[in-house]
Amino acid sequence: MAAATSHNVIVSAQSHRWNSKNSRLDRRTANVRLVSVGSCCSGNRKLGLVCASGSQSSVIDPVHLPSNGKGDHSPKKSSESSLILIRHGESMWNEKNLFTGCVDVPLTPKGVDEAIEAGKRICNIPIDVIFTSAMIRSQMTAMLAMMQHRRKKVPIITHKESEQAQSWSKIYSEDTKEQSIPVITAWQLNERMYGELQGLNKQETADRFGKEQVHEWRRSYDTPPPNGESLEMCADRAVSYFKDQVVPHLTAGKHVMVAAHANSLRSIIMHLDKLTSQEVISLELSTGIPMLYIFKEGEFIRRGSPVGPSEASVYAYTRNLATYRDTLDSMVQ
Ligand SMILES: O=C(O)[C@H](O)COP(=O)(O)O
Repeated sequence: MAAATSHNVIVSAQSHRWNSKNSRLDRRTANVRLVSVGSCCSGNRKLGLVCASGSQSSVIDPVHLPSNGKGDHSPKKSSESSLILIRHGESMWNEKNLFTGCVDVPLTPKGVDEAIEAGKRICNIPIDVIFTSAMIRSQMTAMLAMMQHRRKKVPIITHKESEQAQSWSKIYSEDTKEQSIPVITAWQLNERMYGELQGLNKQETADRFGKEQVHEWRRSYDTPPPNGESLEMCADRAVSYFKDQVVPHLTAGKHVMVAAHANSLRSIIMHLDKLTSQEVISLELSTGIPMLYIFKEGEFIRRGSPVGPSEASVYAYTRNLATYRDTLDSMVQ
C-alpha cells in the first residue's frame, strides 16, 4: 500500500533498514512511514533519494572555503544544512556477536574499512561540526571517515571536561582554527546501556531466554533489558541532547555529522522520521553506513545514503550540495 502526501509517504515495508548491501533504505513488508521522501525529478519515487528542487540558497556558506581566486567564498546566510548520521563500523564485540552497550570496545579491521568507505561516500558533503558519543568506536569511525574528506580540514576533539583541559587545548591561530572541524563528544550519544546482557553472546542469550524475549529487549521501544535501558530511556538522553545541542548548529546553517550507535541513532531517527513505537521495532542500522538528511525550514528531509562520491543522484539532492562539490573540484584544479 502506498499513500502519499506532499512530504509524507506511507510505504509497505517490514524492515525500515539502512543497510550496507544497497546502501539505501531497504523496504520489506510492513507499514513504515517515510518522512519527506517525495518524488524524484523523473516522477519516480526512490526510497531515501530525492532530486533537487533547485530553489535553495547556498549550502557551502558556513564552511568558509578559502578563496581560490575563482570566486568569493565569503559567508552568506544559508537556509539549509546537511546532517549526516553514521553508526560506527564493526566493533570487536560486534564481530564476536556479544551485547556491547556501554562497554567501550574498539573497531575491528573490517570496522576500520567500513569507516574509510563511509568517508569516501561523504567526501564531497560539507561538514562543519562533528558530534560523537564518548566511546572509542564512534570516535574512530568519525576520524577515519574524515581522513577521506576532500576538504582536508582537521577534525579536533574538543576538551571541555575541566577549565585546564579547555585552556591547555586552546588553538592560537585563527587560520589553523579555520582549517579545523570541532569534534564534540557526548556520553548522551552512547549506545543504550544493555544492563546484564553486556558481554553475553547474542545467540546464547536467545537460546537461553527465547528468541522473542531477546527480540523484545533488543528492538522494542519500552521494554528494557534486565537492569538496562529501553530504547525509550535511551531516547530520553540521546534525543534531548540532539534537540538541545545538535539542532542549534543546524539552525545556524552549520553542516553536522553525528557518529554514534545502533540504538542512540535509532532513537534519533525515530524522532526525525516521526516513527511510531511500533514502526521503530523494524528499524535496523548496519555498521558504517552514512545517512544524509537535509535540514530546511525546521524540517528534516531524509535523503538516503550516498553510495559513492561521484554518484550523480547525491548531487541532485539539492543544488547546494552540487555547488559545494564543484567548489571542491575547482580547488584541486
Ligand atoms: O550494543 C550492542 O550490542 C550493539 O551495538 C547493538 O546491539 P543490538 O543490535 O542488539 O541493538
